[in-house]
Amino acid sequence: MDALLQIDGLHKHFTLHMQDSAEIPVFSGLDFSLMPGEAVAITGPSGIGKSSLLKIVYGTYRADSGRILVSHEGGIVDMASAAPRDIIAVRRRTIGYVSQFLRVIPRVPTLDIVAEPMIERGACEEKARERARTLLDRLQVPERLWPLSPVTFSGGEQQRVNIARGFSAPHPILLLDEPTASLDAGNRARVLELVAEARAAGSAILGIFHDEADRQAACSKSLDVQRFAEAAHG
Ligand SMILES: Nc1ncnc2c1ncn2[C@@H]1O[C@H](COP(=O)(O)OP(=O)(O)OP(=O)(O)O)[C@@H](O)[C@H]1O
Repeated sequence: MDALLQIDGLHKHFTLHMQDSAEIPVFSGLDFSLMPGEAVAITGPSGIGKSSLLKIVYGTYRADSGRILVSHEGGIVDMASAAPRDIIAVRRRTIGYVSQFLRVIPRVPTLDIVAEPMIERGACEEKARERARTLLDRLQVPERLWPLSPVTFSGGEQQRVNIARGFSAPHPILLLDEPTASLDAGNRARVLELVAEARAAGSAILGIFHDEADRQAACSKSLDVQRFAEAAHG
């Protein structure tokens, strides 16, 4: 497989068990591939399934059918059928994910939150902390906040900590869910720089960018999920 990620015939619906088992179709027959160094924007109207697609690729949501083949450490893992321990291994080494919101763990300092993915991958603590400091500094998270848990941080501060964590360890595939939302122009530009650096280092990006200019700046291609959503709605 030349692609880092290849999706074949993906089908997904949700069943709302608490609401008379109402069925929510999301996509049908979604095929897609992502090559090294490529940056692809997922596009389509609100509620069409963009975030769901990222969560399916990351193994958070299960697909109903189809394959999600990921090139992982010289082999291939199908995220649609992988065992939980394989999903964890792929997340550690191959797929990074910057969600819309930081999952805040009380009492864990910001610096450790950012350094953790690098330490998990075997970096020495001092090097990991050094890179964490550089990223937090670049994203203008004030140094006085680094020893504190982000529990009390503003939305924009938490998002920047989340981005620093997401970009700390190099991942062949990076999934970005609206990484520039709620940031000011300067910080949006810094995030776009990090995206460009990750691409230049060979990572492939699959992302959702609410802002058209950010999308154009970050991505070379787009994946419009609307027609796969229409196929699911019949
Ligand atoms: N965990 C879930 N359980 C049930 N339905 C869900 C779940 N997650 C998403 N959905 C539904 O799937 C559809 C797609 O949602 P999703 O969040 O993927 O859309 P989106 O394109 O990312 O939207 P937006 O641009 O507004 O963020 C929506 O109808 C949503 O209600």
